[in-house]
Amino acid sequence: MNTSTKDSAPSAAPQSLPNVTMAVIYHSNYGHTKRVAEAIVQGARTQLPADQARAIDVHDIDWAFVDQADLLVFGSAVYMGSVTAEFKTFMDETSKRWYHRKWEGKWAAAFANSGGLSGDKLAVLQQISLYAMQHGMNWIGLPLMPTGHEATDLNRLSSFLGLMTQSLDGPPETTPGPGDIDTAIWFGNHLAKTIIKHQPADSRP
Ligand SMILES: Cc1cc2nc3c(=O)[nH]c(=O)nc-3n(C[C@H](O)[C@H](O)[C@H](O)COP(=O)(O)O)c2cc1C
Repeated sequence: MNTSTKDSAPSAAPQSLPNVTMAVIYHSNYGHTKRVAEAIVQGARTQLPADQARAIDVHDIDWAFVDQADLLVFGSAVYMGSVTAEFKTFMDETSKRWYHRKWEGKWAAAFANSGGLSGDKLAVLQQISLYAMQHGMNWIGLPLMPTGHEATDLNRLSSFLGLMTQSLDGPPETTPGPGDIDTAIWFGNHLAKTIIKHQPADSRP
């Protein structure tokens, strides 16, 4: 083993990194909800190493990563005032985990993207929060006062249960707009800071 100061100094840094992980599980048909999921991860990665905050498509779930994660963030496009059928299939696939209380005590949060300004996104956040409560999880909301209601404003849709974003008919690179994406980044940063703050003492670095 090389014990020189020069070589050992960098390896000391990871020791002080937070020992918590989060998965952002989403369903997106056309990429807009995926864009929001990635912005949440971007915000989380200002607090956590990249491999400790990941966006996960419902069609390609890494169950091992999800089961060990401290926080699960659930996000869906809104279809007819509900999560999409694909997201509901994911929810139903977790019924054995619900029965065995596998996720009890984990943190949970949610986001919803849709075309309408309201679009009944609240119904989706409520649906997901009830799902998280069924699992015995602990909810984290979006404690961010709106800066206004223009396209560049933070939390412009004034949602506190979770994150709401709105996409128009356009490429995911341009819609949801800058305020919604910045709010998603803020949310990811806030979520990561929350789970770091409440990290169990026995897993602290
Ligand atoms: C079948 C269907 C139902 C929809 N229902 C709603 C709705 O209830 N409210 C709304 O605002 N938008 C609704 N939309 C628009 C979608 O929410 C929007 O296209 C979606 O969020 C885009 O996200 P994605 O690119 O991640 O798929 C609906 C779209 C489809 C195809």
